Amino acid sequence: MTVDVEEQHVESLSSTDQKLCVKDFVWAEEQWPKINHNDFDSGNDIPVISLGNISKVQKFDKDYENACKDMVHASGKWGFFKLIDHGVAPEIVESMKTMCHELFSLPRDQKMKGVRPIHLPLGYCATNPDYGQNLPWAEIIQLLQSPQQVIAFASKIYGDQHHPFSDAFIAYMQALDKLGLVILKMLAHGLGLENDFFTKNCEEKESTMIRVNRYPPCPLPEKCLGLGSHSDPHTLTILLQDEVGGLQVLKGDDKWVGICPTPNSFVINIGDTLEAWTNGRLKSVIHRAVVNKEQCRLSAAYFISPSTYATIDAPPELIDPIINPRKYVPFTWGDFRKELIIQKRVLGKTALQRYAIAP
Ligand SMILES: O=C(O)CCC(=O)C(=O)O
Ligand SMILES: [Fe+2]
Repeated sequence: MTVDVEEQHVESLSSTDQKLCVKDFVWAEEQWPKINHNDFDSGNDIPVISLGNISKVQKFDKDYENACKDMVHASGKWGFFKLIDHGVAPEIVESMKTMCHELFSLPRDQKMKGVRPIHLPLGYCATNPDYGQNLPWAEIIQLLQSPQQVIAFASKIYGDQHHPFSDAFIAYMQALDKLGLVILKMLAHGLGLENDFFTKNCEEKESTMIRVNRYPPCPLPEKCLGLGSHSDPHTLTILLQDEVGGLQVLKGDDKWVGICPTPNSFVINIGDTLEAWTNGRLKSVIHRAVVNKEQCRLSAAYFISPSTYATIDAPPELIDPIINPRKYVPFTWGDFRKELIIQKRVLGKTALQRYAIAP
């Protein structure tokens, strides 16, 4: 007798007190993905930007100017671009990936030692309904950019054998932090602002964080989602995706485009806060992760946050009272973050709406 696929037990995403079946992961029909994880339209992929010719000692030469302009253009049109020749050592990326796979492959009881508390989205978790009521087909590790926190988390799981995980994770976060500052400076420069316009407001790391997603193979990918459609609330996301596709970006109002994995690249996307900060010049675009029947997929999103007291206030250079009036009232990142924690993240892109000024 064949069991209906929706009735199948989902061992990998259940916990001891929560036995889940495939049907528990089925989303509302309007969310069902119409394109597969490996549907890529080559004429429609996001722009690729290389940092290969950008000097380590900051030099404002032609290559630098061009790369800054390209970043601003891609971020205004797509909200997304791929970054290659980014300078993060491949060994750092590989060890982080290996350590995450190793952790996700541990027996459930051992992973649950690092489980996230109910009211704080930090730690390990399977089936985290961050977005609305629906369960994502994913296991997640979410941690702050804080070596102490990484060590505390890894120690809960591995005891005094935590070093391979925590060393790899901390090295990765530090490398991405540096890269994030480079990108934020380039965006500021490309927008005609002081280079440190954003970075001087991102010095504290207290809410910069990483979210590692592992999406197991799914028997019903046409009705489930690894991560529902959302925009990222922070300034900038540096996303690592492995060679299995699944990231899809909304183009216009209703066209989903699959982002083809490119070896040794990062996908960069603009978050809500940077959209407000640039008065809408850079776009925070809705995206999602779809799953597939055969392959496990790993992605890691590094979210760069402003300091708690930084005021997100669009600069006069990006406002024109007649043709481009101010779109958002100024707010502090701390207030926005508080709202996000209370209300959780929302499906689609509505988090920023609370600060929008009616046209
Ligand atoms: O898995 C992906 O490619 C997307 C992940 C993502 O958008 C997120 O974690 O915010
Ligand atoms: Fe995201």
